[in-house]
Amino acid sequence: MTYSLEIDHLTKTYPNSNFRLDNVSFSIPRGTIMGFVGENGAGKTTTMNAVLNTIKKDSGTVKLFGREMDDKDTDIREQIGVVFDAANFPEVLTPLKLSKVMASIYKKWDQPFFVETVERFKLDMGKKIKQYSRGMKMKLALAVALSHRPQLLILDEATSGLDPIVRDEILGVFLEFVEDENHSILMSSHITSDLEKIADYITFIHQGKILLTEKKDALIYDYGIARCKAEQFQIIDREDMLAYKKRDYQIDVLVEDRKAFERKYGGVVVDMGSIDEIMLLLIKGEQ
Ligand SMILES: Nc1ncnc2c1ncn2[C@@H]1O[C@H](COP(=O)(O)OP(=O)(O)OP(=O)(O)O)[C@@H](O)[C@H]1O
Repeated sequence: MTYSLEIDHLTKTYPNSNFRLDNVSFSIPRGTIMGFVGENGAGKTTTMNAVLNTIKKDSGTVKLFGREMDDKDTDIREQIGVVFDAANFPEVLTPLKLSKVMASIYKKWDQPFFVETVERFKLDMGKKIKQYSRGMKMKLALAVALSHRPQLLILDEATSGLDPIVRDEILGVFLEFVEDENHSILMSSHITSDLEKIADYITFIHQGKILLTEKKDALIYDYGIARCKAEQFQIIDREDMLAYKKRDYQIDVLVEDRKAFERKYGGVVVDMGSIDEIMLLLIKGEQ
Protein backbone atom coordinates (compact mmCIF):
# COMPACT_ATOMS: atom_id res chain seq x y z
CA MET A 1 0.00 0.00 0.00
CA THR A 2 1.30 3.51 -0.76
CA TYR A 3 0.50 6.48 1.41
CA SER A 4 -0.10 10.18 0.78
CA LEU A 5 0.66 11.01 4.38
CA GLU A 6 2.63 9.11 7.02
CA ILE A 7 2.85 10.64 10.48
CA ASP A 8 5.23 8.87 12.83
CA HIS A 9 5.70 9.70 16.52
CA LEU A 10 4.91 13.36 16.01
CA THR A 11 5.36 15.42 19.17
CA LYS A 12 4.71 19.11 19.67
CA THR A 13 4.49 21.36 22.72
CA TYR A 14 3.77 25.09 22.88
CA PRO A 15 5.54 27.53 25.21
CA ASN A 16 3.23 28.57 28.08
CA SER A 17 0.79 25.71 27.49
CA ASN A 18 0.30 22.34 29.14
CA PHE A 19 -0.85 20.82 25.88
CA ARG A 20 1.35 18.18 24.31
CA LEU A 21 0.82 16.45 20.99
CA ASP A 22 2.11 13.13 22.14
CA ASN A 23 3.67 10.59 19.76
CA VAL A 24 0.97 10.93 17.14
CA SER A 25 1.17 8.29 14.41
CA PHE A 26 -1.21 7.47 11.59
CA SER A 27 -1.11 7.14 7.81
CA ILE A 28 -3.47 7.84 4.94
CA PRO A 29 -3.42 5.37 2.06
CA ARG A 30 -3.66 6.93 -1.39
CA GLY A 31 -7.19 7.13 -2.73
CA THR A 32 -8.83 7.33 0.71
CA ILE A 33 -10.47 9.80 3.07
CA MET A 34 -9.31 9.94 6.70
CA GLY A 35 -11.74 11.48 9.17
CA PHE A 36 -9.97 13.08 12.13
CA VAL A 37 -12.12 13.43 15.24
CA GLY A 38 -11.64 14.54 18.82
CA GLU A 39 -12.93 17.03 21.35
CA ASN A 40 -12.18 20.77 21.23
CA GLY A 41 -8.51 21.24 21.97
CA ALA A 42 -7.63 17.57 21.29
CA GLY A 43 -4.84 18.53 18.88
CA LYS A 44 -6.34 18.18 15.40
CA THR A 45 -5.32 21.62 14.12
CA THR A 46 -1.92 21.30 15.77
CA THR A 47 -1.37 18.00 13.94
CA MET A 48 -2.41 19.54 10.62
CA ASN A 49 -0.20 22.58 11.15
CA ALA A 50 2.75 20.34 11.96
CA VAL A 51 2.08 18.33 8.79
CA LEU A 52 2.06 21.56 6.79
CA ASN A 53 5.21 22.83 8.53
CA THR A 54 3.38 26.00 9.56
CA ILE A 55 4.41 25.15 13.11
CA LYS A 56 7.69 23.50 14.00
CA LYS A 57 7.38 20.02 15.44
CA ASP A 58 9.50 18.97 18.42
CA SER A 59 10.16 15.46 17.13
CA GLY A 60 8.82 12.71 14.90
CA THR A 61 8.57 12.48 11.14
CA VAL A 62 5.96 13.51 8.61
CA LYS A 63 6.20 12.07 5.12
CA LEU A 64 4.12 13.49 2.29
CA PHE A 65 3.97 11.30 -0.81
CA GLY A 66 6.86 9.28 0.60
CA ARG A 67 9.22 12.09 1.52
CA GLU A 68 9.77 14.62 4.29
CA MET A 69 9.00 18.22 3.40
CA ASP A 70 11.29 21.10 4.27
CA ASP A 71 10.49 24.81 4.13
CA LYS A 72 11.85 25.24 0.60
CA ASP A 73 9.93 22.30 -0.77
CA THR A 74 7.41 24.18 -2.91
CA ASP A 75 6.84 21.12 -5.10
CA ILE A 76 5.28 19.15 -2.25
CA ARG A 77 3.47 22.21 -0.94
CA GLU A 78 1.74 22.65 -4.29
CA GLN A 79 0.46 19.10 -4.01
CA ILE A 80 -1.51 19.97 -0.88
CA GLY A 81 -4.82 21.83 -0.93
CA VAL A 82 -5.69 23.37 2.41
CA VAL A 83 -9.01 24.63 3.76
CA PHE A 84 -9.05 25.80 7.36
CA ASP A 85 -12.06 26.91 9.34
CA ALA A 86 -11.43 30.63 9.02
CA ALA A 87 -11.01 31.23 5.29
CA ASN A 88 -9.09 34.47 5.14
CA PHE A 89 -8.70 35.75 1.62
CA PRO A 90 -8.39 39.52 1.24
CA GLU A 91 -11.97 40.77 1.54
CA VAL A 92 -11.63 43.44 -1.14
CA LEU A 93 -10.90 40.90 -3.87
CA THR A 94 -13.47 39.23 -6.09
CA PRO A 95 -13.03 35.52 -6.93
CA LEU A 96 -11.86 36.60 -10.39
CA LYS A 97 -9.10 38.84 -8.97
CA LEU A 98 -8.25 36.19 -6.40
CA SER A 99 -7.80 33.62 -9.17
CA LYS A 100 -5.28 35.91 -10.90
CA VAL A 101 -3.27 36.03 -7.67
CA MET A 102 -3.47 32.24 -7.29
CA ALA A 103 -2.42 31.73 -10.91
CA SER A 104 0.79 33.63 -10.14
CA ILE A 105 1.47 31.50 -7.06
CA TYR A 106 0.66 27.97 -8.23
CA LYS A 107 2.38 26.42 -11.23
CA LYS A 108 -0.50 24.06 -11.90
CA TRP A 109 -3.33 26.58 -11.34
CA ASP A 110 -6.25 25.46 -13.52
CA GLN A 111 -8.30 28.55 -14.38
CA PRO A 112 -11.00 26.77 -16.45
CA PHE A 113 -11.51 24.30 -13.59
CA PHE A 114 -11.72 27.19 -11.10
CA VAL A 115 -14.36 28.96 -13.21
CA GLU A 116 -16.30 25.71 -13.57
CA THR A 117 -16.14 25.03 -9.80
CA VAL A 118 -17.16 28.58 -8.90
CA GLU A 119 -20.16 28.23 -11.22
CA ARG A 120 -20.97 24.82 -9.80
CA PHE A 121 -20.96 26.33 -6.30
CA LYS A 122 -23.18 29.17 -7.59
CA LEU A 123 -20.70 31.84 -6.51
CA ASP A 124 -20.56 35.20 -8.22
CA MET A 125 -17.15 35.78 -9.86
CA GLY A 126 -17.54 39.56 -9.72
CA LYS A 127 -18.74 39.99 -6.15
CA LYS A 128 -16.28 41.12 -3.46
CA ILE A 129 -15.43 38.47 -0.88
CA LYS A 130 -16.54 40.76 1.96
CA GLN A 131 -20.10 40.43 0.60
CA TYR A 132 -19.93 36.65 0.78
CA SER A 133 -21.61 34.64 3.54
CA ARG A 134 -19.57 32.22 5.62
CA GLY A 135 -20.80 29.27 3.56
CA MET A 136 -19.88 31.06 0.32
CA LYS A 137 -16.40 31.81 1.67
CA MET A 138 -15.90 28.16 2.56
CA LYS A 139 -17.00 27.10 -0.92
CA LEU A 140 -14.63 29.63 -2.45
CA ALA A 141 -11.77 28.34 -0.28
CA LEU A 142 -12.54 24.84 -1.47
CA ALA A 143 -12.68 25.93 -5.11
CA VAL A 144 -9.24 27.54 -4.69
CA ALA A 145 -7.83 24.48 -2.92
CA LEU A 146 -9.05 22.18 -5.69
CA SER A 147 -7.99 24.43 -8.57
CA HIS A 148 -4.28 24.15 -8.01
CA ARG A 149 -4.82 20.45 -8.63
CA PRO A 150 -3.46 19.00 -5.38
CA GLN A 151 -3.09 15.32 -4.56
CA LEU A 152 -3.91 15.71 -0.88
CA LEU A 153 -6.59 17.89 0.69
CA ILE A 154 -6.19 18.93 4.32
CA LEU A 155 -9.51 20.20 5.60
CA ASP A 156 -9.94 21.56 9.10
CA GLU A 157 -13.64 21.87 9.92
CA ALA A 158 -14.26 22.74 6.27
CA THR A 159 -17.97 21.93 6.44
CA SER A 160 -18.72 23.49 9.83
CA GLY A 161 -21.34 26.23 9.75
CA LEU A 162 -22.69 25.07 6.40
CA ASP A 163 -26.28 24.02 5.87
CA PRO A 164 -27.06 20.34 5.15
CA ILE A 165 -27.68 20.92 1.45
CA VAL A 166 -24.39 22.72 0.88
CA ARG A 167 -22.58 20.13 3.03
CA ASP A 168 -24.02 17.32 0.98
CA GLU A 169 -22.89 19.04 -2.22
CA ILE A 170 -19.39 19.51 -0.83
CA LEU A 171 -19.17 15.92 0.40
CA GLY A 172 -20.00 14.91 -3.17
CA VAL A 173 -17.06 17.01 -4.39
CA PHE A 174 -14.75 15.23 -1.91
CA LEU A 175 -15.90 11.82 -3.11
CA GLU A 176 -15.29 12.87 -6.73
CA PHE A 177 -11.82 14.08 -5.71
CA VAL A 178 -10.79 10.67 -4.34
CA GLU A 179 -12.07 8.85 -7.42
CA ASP A 180 -8.53 9.48 -8.62
CA GLU A 181 -6.62 6.78 -6.76
CA ASN A 182 -3.67 9.12 -6.17
CA HIS A 183 -5.83 11.61 -4.27
CA SER A 184 -6.49 11.57 -0.52
CA ILE A 185 -8.13 13.71 2.12
CA LEU A 186 -7.40 14.39 5.77
CA MET A 187 -10.53 15.93 7.18
CA SER A 188 -11.29 17.02 10.73
CA SER A 189 -14.92 17.50 11.62
CA HIS A 190 -17.20 17.69 14.61
CA ILE A 191 -20.05 16.74 12.27
CA THR A 192 -19.37 13.03 12.48
CA SER A 193 -22.41 12.19 10.34
CA ASP A 194 -20.49 13.76 7.42
CA LEU A 195 -17.58 11.44 8.12
CA GLU A 196 -19.93 8.47 8.39
CA LYS A 197 -21.03 9.29 4.84
CA ILE A 198 -17.65 9.63 3.15
CA ALA A 199 -14.64 8.61 5.26
CA ASP A 200 -12.77 5.36 4.67
CA TYR A 201 -10.87 5.55 7.95
CA ILE A 202 -11.38 7.39 11.22
CA THR A 203 -8.62 8.50 13.59
CA PHE A 204 -9.66 9.44 17.14
CA ILE A 205 -7.48 11.88 19.05
CA HIS A 206 -7.88 12.82 22.71
CA GLN A 207 -5.70 15.18 24.76
CA GLY A 208 -2.93 15.03 22.16
CA LYS A 209 -2.84 11.23 21.93
CA ILE A 210 -4.21 8.94 19.23
CA LEU A 211 -6.77 6.57 20.70
CA LEU A 212 -7.55 4.54 17.61
CA THR A 213 -7.33 4.48 13.82
CA GLU A 214 -9.81 2.14 12.21
CA LYS A 215 -11.72 1.52 9.00
CA LYS A 216 -15.02 3.37 9.18
CA ASP A 217 -16.99 0.34 8.02
CA ALA A 218 -15.46 -1.74 10.82
CA LEU A 219 -16.45 0.91 13.37
CA ILE A 220 -20.03 1.00 12.11
CA TYR A 221 -20.65 -2.65 11.24
CA ASP A 222 -18.21 -4.71 13.36
CA TYR A 223 -17.78 -2.68 16.54
CA GLY A 224 -20.78 -2.44 18.81
CA ILE A 225 -22.08 -1.21 22.12
CA ALA A 226 -23.31 -3.93 24.46
CA ARG A 227 -26.06 -2.78 26.79
CA CYS A 228 -25.38 -4.87 29.89
CA LYS A 229 -27.24 -5.37 33.13
CA ALA A 230 -24.99 -5.38 36.21
CA GLU A 231 -25.01 -9.19 36.48
CA GLN A 232 -24.19 -9.57 32.78
CA PHE A 233 -21.32 -7.07 33.11
CA GLN A 234 -19.80 -9.14 35.95
CA ILE A 235 -19.16 -12.13 33.70
CA ILE A 236 -17.60 -10.28 30.75
CA ASP A 237 -13.86 -10.86 30.28
CA ARG A 238 -11.88 -7.62 30.43
CA GLU A 239 -10.17 -8.50 27.16
CA ASP A 240 -13.56 -8.42 25.41
CA MET A 241 -14.12 -4.75 26.37
CA LEU A 242 -12.47 -1.75 24.75
CA ALA A 243 -14.14 0.64 27.21
CA TYR A 244 -17.23 0.79 29.38
CA LYS A 245 -19.43 3.41 30.98
CA LYS A 246 -21.90 2.95 33.79
CA ARG A 247 -25.32 4.48 33.21
CA ASP A 248 -28.41 4.61 35.45
CA TYR A 249 -29.82 1.20 34.61
CA GLN A 250 -27.17 -0.40 32.41
CA ILE A 251 -23.50 -0.47 31.58
CA ASP A 252 -22.50 0.35 27.99
CA VAL A 253 -19.55 -1.70 26.82
CA LEU A 254 -17.67 -0.90 23.62
CA VAL A 255 -16.75 -4.14 21.84
CA GLU A 256 -14.62 -4.71 18.77
CA ASP A 257 -16.57 -7.60 17.26
CA ARG A 258 -20.30 -7.31 17.81
CA LYS A 259 -21.22 -10.71 16.38
CA ALA A 260 -18.50 -12.64 18.23
CA PHE A 261 -19.53 -10.89 21.45
CA GLU A 262 -23.18 -11.85 20.94
CA ARG A 263 -22.17 -15.46 20.31
CA LYS A 264 -20.04 -15.57 23.46
CA TYR A 265 -22.46 -13.71 25.73
CA GLY A 266 -25.90 -14.84 24.54
CA GLY A 267 -28.70 -12.62 25.79
CA VAL A 268 -26.70 -9.36 25.85
CA VAL A 269 -28.07 -6.81 23.38
CA VAL A 270 -25.31 -5.29 21.24
CA ASP A 271 -26.22 -2.22 19.18
CA MET A 272 -24.28 -0.75 16.29
CA GLY A 273 -22.59 2.45 17.48
CA SER A 274 -22.27 5.80 15.74
CA ILE A 275 -18.87 7.49 15.55
CA ASP A 276 -20.08 9.92 18.24
CA GLU A 277 -21.06 7.11 20.60
CA ILE A 278 -17.81 5.25 20.00
CA MET A 279 -15.83 8.44 20.62
CA LEU A 280 -17.73 9.16 23.82
CA LEU A 281 -17.00 5.69 25.15
CA LEU A 282 -13.34 5.85 24.15
CA ILE A 283 -12.94 9.26 25.81
CA LYS A 284 -15.32 9.17 28.76
CA GLY A 285 -15.44 5.45 29.42
CA GLU A 286 -13.21 3.42 31.67
CA GLN A 287 -10.77 0.94 30.21
N1 LIG B 1 -0.10 28.86 19.44
C1 LIG B 1 -0.46 28.21 20.54
N2 LIG B 1 0.12 28.46 21.73
C2 LIG B 1 -0.22 27.79 22.84
N3 LIG B 1 -1.17 26.82 22.88
C3 LIG B 1 -1.79 26.53 21.72
C4 LIG B 1 -1.48 27.20 20.50
N4 LIG B 1 -2.26 26.68 19.52
C5 LIG B 1 -3.04 25.73 20.11
N5 LIG B 1 -2.73 25.64 21.43
C6 LIG B 1 -3.34 24.70 22.40
O1 LIG B 1 -3.15 23.39 21.91
C7 LIG B 1 -4.27 22.59 22.24
C8 LIG B 1 -4.75 21.89 20.97
O2 LIG B 1 -5.34 22.84 20.11
P1 LIG B 1 -5.82 22.47 18.64
O3 LIG B 1 -6.25 23.75 17.99
O4 LIG B 1 -4.78 21.67 17.98
O5 LIG B 1 -7.10 21.54 18.95
P2 LIG B 1 -8.25 21.04 18.00
O6 LIG B 1 -8.39 19.57 18.23
O7 LIG B 1 -8.02 21.50 16.60
O8 LIG B 1 -9.52 21.78 18.63
P3 LIG B 1 -10.88 22.33 17.98
O9 LIG B 1 -11.73 21.13 17.71
O10 LIG B 1 -11.43 23.19 19.07
O11 LIG B 1 -10.53 23.10 16.74
C9 LIG B 1 -5.28 23.49 22.91
O12 LIG B 1 -5.17 23.30 24.29
C10 LIG B 1 -4.83 24.87 22.51
O13 LIG B 1 -5.15 25.80 23.51
